[in-house]
Amino acid sequence: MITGERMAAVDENAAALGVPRKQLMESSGHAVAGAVRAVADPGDRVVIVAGRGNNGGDAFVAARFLDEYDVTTLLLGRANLIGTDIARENWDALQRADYDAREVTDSAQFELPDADVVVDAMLGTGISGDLREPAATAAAELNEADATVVAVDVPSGFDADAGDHAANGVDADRVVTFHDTKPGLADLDAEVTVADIGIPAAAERFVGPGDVALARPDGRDGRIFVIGGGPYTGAPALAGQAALRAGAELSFVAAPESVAGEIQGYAADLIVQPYESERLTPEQVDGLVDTAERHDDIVVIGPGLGTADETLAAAREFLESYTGPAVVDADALEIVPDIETDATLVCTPNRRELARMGGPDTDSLREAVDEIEAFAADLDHVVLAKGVDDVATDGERTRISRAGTAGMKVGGTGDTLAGIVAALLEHADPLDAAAAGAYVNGLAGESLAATETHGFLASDMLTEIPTALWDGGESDD
Ligand SMILES: NC(=O)C1=CN([C@@H]2O[C@H](COP(=O)(O)OP(=O)(O)OC[C@H]3O[C@@H](n4cnc5c(N)ncnc54)[C@H](O)[C@@H]3O)[C@@H](O)[C@H]2O)[C@@H](O)CC1
Ligand SMILES: [K+]
Repeated sequence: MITGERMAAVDENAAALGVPRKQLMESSGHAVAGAVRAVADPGDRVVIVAGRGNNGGDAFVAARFLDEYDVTTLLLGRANLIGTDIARENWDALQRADYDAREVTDSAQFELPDADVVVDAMLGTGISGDLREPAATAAAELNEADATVVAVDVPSGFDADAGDHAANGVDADRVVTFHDTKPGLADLDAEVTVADIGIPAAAERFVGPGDVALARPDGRDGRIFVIGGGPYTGAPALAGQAALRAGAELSFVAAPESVAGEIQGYAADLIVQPYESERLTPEQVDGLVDTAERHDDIVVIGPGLGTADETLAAAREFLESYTGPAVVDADALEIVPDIETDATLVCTPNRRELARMGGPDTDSLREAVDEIEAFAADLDHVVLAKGVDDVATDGERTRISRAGTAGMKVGGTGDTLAGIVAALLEHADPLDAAAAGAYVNGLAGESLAATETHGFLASDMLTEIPTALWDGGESDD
């Protein structure tokens, strides 16, 4: 099962792997033609009703594979308003090759010709809400017609993310959906087939630009609350700054007053909130939980906290009473396996921390993917295991990020990662945030390595994060 939103991400990843959308559209159209052939008799009249998105584009391709039938293609709207280049190219091909393909520019004039089979290619996964004109009139006619209705991908009006159906959507007899079934299709009174359109498995398995697009914030939003510092001061500062670079609006750092000034000294952009102590202790917990929950903060707990018994006890108490989202990193990780919490955690262990938590101890995370997935399932939290390849898993779904460079072995790159993931958690689901965060952090390192071959620092990566997040993930397709 895949949502329409995730499908768009996987398709962008496929393009980055060298399988562009136009190729997928060709396969989709071929599959649609197969579904038509399954219900039509030779010489039957087939009417394609197409919209101006890629759903329509799939059907323009299908028309070329249906020469043995009497096919008419109706485009709802003007051809110059076709939304994508690939759909337009396939429309143009129909025109040049003399297919019967016409524009319907006035919904009042829409009249469905007599047909044995109607292909519903008005709207696919790009829809929101009830059908607007001219699709609404066309859908009503399709639903009245005495023809077999074959829907492309989803019946027009169907929300492939939520599985809901617009009140005025198309009632299809058959649905040919692409790559994987969509939520809610099984509940329809229609025969659904899934067509393999040649998306490489790697487009789902490996994190790519589509994952970044899915997790990317639109603008500035979110308050990050880093609980860190004590024996170390750089780590919480890096995490807080990375979150700002990844779109967070405000980054707070709660730290012992003995080091608060030092942390503030690293970055004017952080809001440092000192507490009276040398290190984190259970006494601070109620206040920290209250602050985080009152402001709907996204917490990063761990960077630079150290491993004093009372600090770990405090981290434990914090996570046991906090109920929001949190990235758990560094010293705070070892307590996670024995706590009960209602918080939504993304745990970001490196090799040593993963082993200490009870996960596999290995140099090749990629070879241990199944074990890491089982470990996350057991833990019941998202795990982002950091290594040469990073593995993000929620125990059921697993993605591997291959981005990054050897220079990132330097200290501090895990702190930037924690901050990026926290910022993405504001809008993205925890697994999506973890996967995209790992990739963006890796791209930031790669872009720095392009100019500073040796000896770059995690703090130098901070300025690379925005490009990695907003431009670096784009494919050329
Ligand atoms: N993502 C993928 O991997 C692939 C997608 N393909 C096809 O592309 C489709 C998605 O294409 P698009 O994203 O272009 O979206 P659609 O073809 O679903 O159309 C989106 C258009 O519909 C309009 N629209 C949205 N809500 C509406 C409403 N309530 N009433 C009337 N019009 C409305 C929007 O203005 C937008 O221009 C898929 O369903 C599938 O058929 C295939 O070509 C192959 C691969
Ligand atoms: K459709």
